[in-house]
Amino acid sequence: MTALGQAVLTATNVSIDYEVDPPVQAVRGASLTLHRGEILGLAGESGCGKTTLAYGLNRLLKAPAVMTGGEVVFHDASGRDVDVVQLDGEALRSYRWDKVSMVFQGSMNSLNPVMNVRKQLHDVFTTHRKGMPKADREARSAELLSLVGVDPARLSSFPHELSGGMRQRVMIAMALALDPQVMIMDEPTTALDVVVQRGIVREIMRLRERLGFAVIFITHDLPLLIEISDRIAIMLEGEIVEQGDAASIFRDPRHPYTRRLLQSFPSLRGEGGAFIRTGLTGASAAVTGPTALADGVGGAA
Ligand SMILES: Nc1ncnc2c1ncn2[C@@H]1O[C@H](COP(=O)(O)OP(=O)(O)OP(=O)(O)O)[C@@H](O)[C@H]1O
Repeated sequence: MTALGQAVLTATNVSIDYEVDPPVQAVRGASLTLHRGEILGLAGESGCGKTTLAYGLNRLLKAPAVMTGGEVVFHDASGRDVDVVQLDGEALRSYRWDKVSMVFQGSMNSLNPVMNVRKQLHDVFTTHRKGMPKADREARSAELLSLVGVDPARLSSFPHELSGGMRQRVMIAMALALDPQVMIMDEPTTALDVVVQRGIVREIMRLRERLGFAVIFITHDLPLLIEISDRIAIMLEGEIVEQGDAASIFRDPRHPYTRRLLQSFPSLRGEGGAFIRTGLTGASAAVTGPTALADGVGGAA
């Protein structure tokens, strides 16, 4: 296994309930560690609590959701440990976009339809980087679009003038705007067709290599996760039942549920059961074989 960086985010025994009648224990004693620069895949079937946990990590829970227990600590690059559960006011606002940003499920539809892309990107800076000169906002906005593979001429476009894939790239650009140390991506490509999906996943890998942020990548698409993640956490009914490096999860799954999940994706195994992986991330040198993303594994779900 490759050497892991320092921890950047640690969750310990996190429990989250929806206080409805009857109450739903959506997350139960979940613990995970995200290391600097790594991609941690969070997999599990629909309703197992992935999104709820992600919202908890980013302090985005709203009633009736309540974090009933546990600890979330952000280990800032400055060396300071931040108790995320206790944050409020300005500190919470800055944590949420500056330190840890999130790309939401279906977020490409959350761009404001009556504002062009320029205004929406500039707004991030007018809110979070007060005093940033307009020329710098413009330059940074154009740079961000280029980073995610969108022509900066699109700054003048309105959301309806962009394809779904482009809109999602714009959302990723917004999440990158303040140079976060962690990006939480909740099914960032699920609503897109497979070819566009692959393009965007490649882009995320490339950006991660270049900018060095860590990613929690949430999806029920285990083949995709095995391909792109350094480590994987498997969630079942609110609990993280297994966590390990991607190759071990694939080769030697410990939990019966992980085995069942793997078996439900026969496309994961090439001839002779070889572990198929593209090497997109440059992680896990142990893995060779045909390119899974190119062969359609990434779009198998
Ligand atoms: N607002 C809510 N009120 C009550 N229960 C909720 C609410 N939101 C989610 N839940 C329940 O919490 C559990 C976890 O849901 P969550 O959306 O976190 O799962 P998920 O793994 O992200 O699913 P998906 O992949 O479908 O998004 C589910 O049982 C869900 O029905």
